[in-house]
Amino acid sequence: MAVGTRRLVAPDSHEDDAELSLRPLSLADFTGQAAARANLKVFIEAAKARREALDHVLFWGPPGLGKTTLAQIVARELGVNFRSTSGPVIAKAGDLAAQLTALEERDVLFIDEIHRLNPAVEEILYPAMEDFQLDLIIGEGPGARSVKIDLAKFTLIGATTRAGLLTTPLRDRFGIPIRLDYYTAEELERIVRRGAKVLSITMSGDGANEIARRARGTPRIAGRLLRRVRDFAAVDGDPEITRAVADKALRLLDVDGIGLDQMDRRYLTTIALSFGGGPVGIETIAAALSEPRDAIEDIIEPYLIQQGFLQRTPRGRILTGHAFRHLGLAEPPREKTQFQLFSESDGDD
Ligand SMILES: Nc1ncnc2c1ncn2[C@@H]1O[C@H](COP(=O)(O)OP(=O)(O)OP(=O)(O)O)[C@@H](O)[C@H]1O
Ligand SMILES: [Mg+2]
Repeated sequence: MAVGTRRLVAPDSHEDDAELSLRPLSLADFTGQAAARANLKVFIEAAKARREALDHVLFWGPPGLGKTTLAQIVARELGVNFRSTSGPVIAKAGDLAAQLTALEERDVLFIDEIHRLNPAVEEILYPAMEDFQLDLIIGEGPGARSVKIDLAKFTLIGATTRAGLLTTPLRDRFGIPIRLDYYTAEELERIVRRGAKVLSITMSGDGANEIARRARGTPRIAGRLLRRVRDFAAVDGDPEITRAVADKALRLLDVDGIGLDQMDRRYLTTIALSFGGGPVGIETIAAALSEPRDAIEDIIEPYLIQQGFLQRTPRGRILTGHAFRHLGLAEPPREKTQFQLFSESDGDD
């Protein structure tokens, strides 16, 4: 994924050891997502008290907000095994069957990118989730027969950046759907402070605040910026990361005052200058930026929409006045009525 590999602030899922070391290990240690945490705590305690498997959980939301982290925490808090796989990796129904039959009572099976399961594989998940049974067809042609295999009562935890791409029957089988949202600057500040402690970095309160404000609402980015800022501070011989030290490093990394990076600005500038602020369709934008549509929709747009820079309408993407002001560009005159009429709906995706 081009957007993911090139960008420093890309919230893609590549993990290095440093990122793993920043990963919280318990619900109590997990900052932010208060509603999700409170609900999970109740459901986990109830399941444990009944000695039953937790109902199936679906985590959805933009990359880097903690879906994988929470899945691991759920298994740890339940005191069960955590098995992990991902949608694109499960090629055949048999691969999933092998994973499912290996599960013990109440284990967690985590399927990342669950929206990318192939349909034949998804079919065998339905009875597995609902009745803890596998329906397998053995053989081919007239000699084929179907066999049922009982499975241990397990918990499926699915994660996806795009709940909209899940089929309805699959989505309906998750008893606990949990949406993760971008973190507030205060929450990210706590995450940065904790990260600094884990990595033994000397940092002032305003230094943590500066990194948090510019982390695009995303813990993964906060962790990454923290480590890059530490590198700059080390090379410059700064003993402490203050706001000024952080600011200087973040400027050099091309992360602007509100955390947008080069790619975000290129996206906004393209719509502003090449398409008069929109409306413009996603395919047209993808072609103009030479970036895959998926990456634009998964990584770039959600934050810009949340920040009020962008609207998705049935006629295409439209930049807001806020975006023009941020770019320091004049907003072209537009007939407002139509776009306001449609701006609530989800647009051309
Ligand atoms: N609430 C949190 N507190 C502290 N650190 C966090 C929190 N959430 C996530 N992180 C950090 O951010 C990193 C990314 O989190 P995680 O891998 O769980 O995101 P994700 O939602 O699964 O992303 P993706 O969609 O790319 O798979 C983790 O390694 C962890 O260090
Ligand atoms: Mg993940």
